[in-house]
Amino acid sequence: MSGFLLKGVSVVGGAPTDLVIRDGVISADKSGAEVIDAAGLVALPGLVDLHTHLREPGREDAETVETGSRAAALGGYTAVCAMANTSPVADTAGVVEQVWRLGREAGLVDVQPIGAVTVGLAGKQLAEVGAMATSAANVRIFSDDGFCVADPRLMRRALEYVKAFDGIIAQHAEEPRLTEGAQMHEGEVSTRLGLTGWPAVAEEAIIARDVLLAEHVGSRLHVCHVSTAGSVEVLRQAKARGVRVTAEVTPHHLLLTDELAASYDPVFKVNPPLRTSSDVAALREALVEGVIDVVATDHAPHAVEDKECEWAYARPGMLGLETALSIVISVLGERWDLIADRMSRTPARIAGLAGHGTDLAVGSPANLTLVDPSARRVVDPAELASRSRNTPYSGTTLPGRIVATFLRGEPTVLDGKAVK
Ligand SMILES: NC(=O)N[C@@H](CC(=O)O)C(=O)O
Repeated sequence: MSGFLLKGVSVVGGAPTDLVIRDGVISADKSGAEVIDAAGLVALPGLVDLHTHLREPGREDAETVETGSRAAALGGYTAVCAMANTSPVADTAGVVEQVWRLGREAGLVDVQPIGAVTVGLAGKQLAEVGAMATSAANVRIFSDDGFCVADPRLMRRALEYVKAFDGIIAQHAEEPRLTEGAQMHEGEVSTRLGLTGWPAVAEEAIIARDVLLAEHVGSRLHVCHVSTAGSVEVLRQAKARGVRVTAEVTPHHLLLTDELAASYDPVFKVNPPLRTSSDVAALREALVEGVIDVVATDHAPHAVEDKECEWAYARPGMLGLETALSIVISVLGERWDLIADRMSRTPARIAGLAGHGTDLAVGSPANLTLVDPSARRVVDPAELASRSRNTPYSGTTLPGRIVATFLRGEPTVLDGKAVK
């Protein structure tokens, strides 16, 4: 027996066909392959996440590269970009190589480390960007995510520095002077609840500044977790002018609103905060139009003691990898080509991940996921592969189920279960 034959599968929503996976690639040779009845199932190029927090090194009680990789595979991902806000921070060649090596050892998804922009994410001096770029981890995206690169001179320097190798600065857009003590979106609900607000303009002002800086330098900017209608307008104008900017939206910002903070349940505390229903509508439209390029999870696992406490003391962040595709299906419907584009092809292209996000044609690397769109599941935090439990969807019924995921032809998930 060698390889797999996905019988009657719909490739990205197309008419039923047979797809053979053999020797790491999509093949035309059906002989001796193990047959998987894939009638009614949809094959997508393996999902690619530009924004994952894996917490290793430093907070292995919340997630490890291995547990996060397993969560990713179960969510249909074949590659994830690991954020730099670990402990120690991924601001040296040594740390990014460690994360990259742990990813290879786990062998469940390709783990591409993101490097910090500034030493210790402190926003004072540039990190060893060149050393990380030329390390074995081959870092191309740099981000202080969790913190904004607030100093405009440093942001300009960073953009200039990465231009030499066509790298990207991924900005966490949050003007810190406008969000001191902020607990949730600034608006009607924050006033009612008496919680300090995080105004939309704190995000929009940084994006406006940074698209101008990126235009001035001629460098590539990526905007993390866009959350407001105003940000969409800034991006729309910048793209129309030809600025080299890309942007992501999280599944939760496409679905959830600030009204959920009224529960005072910290599972809904996230940075940037959940916004209003008109922001949600603008983000959905922008994603469909392509003003927002990709869906990225901002998977942010947190230990119980950091989440199950008073709202003000809870860490911001929610799990994302194991529910992202279901949320996107519930938001966009079964628009498979659009989903493949926003969750696989475009993020793979932005991150420069060769072999990911490619068409499932004969000869292509077999990085793919198999989805049952007719399945429904009730989210049970206890069943998640992530080491943390902070999903906002506990008890919610979601559409779609990942049946199998293949990384270079090897199954990482079969029958909805992790293979290792
Ligand atoms: N997105 C989040 O709410 N949390 C992120 C960092 C951050 O952006 O604050 C985390 O690392 O937990």
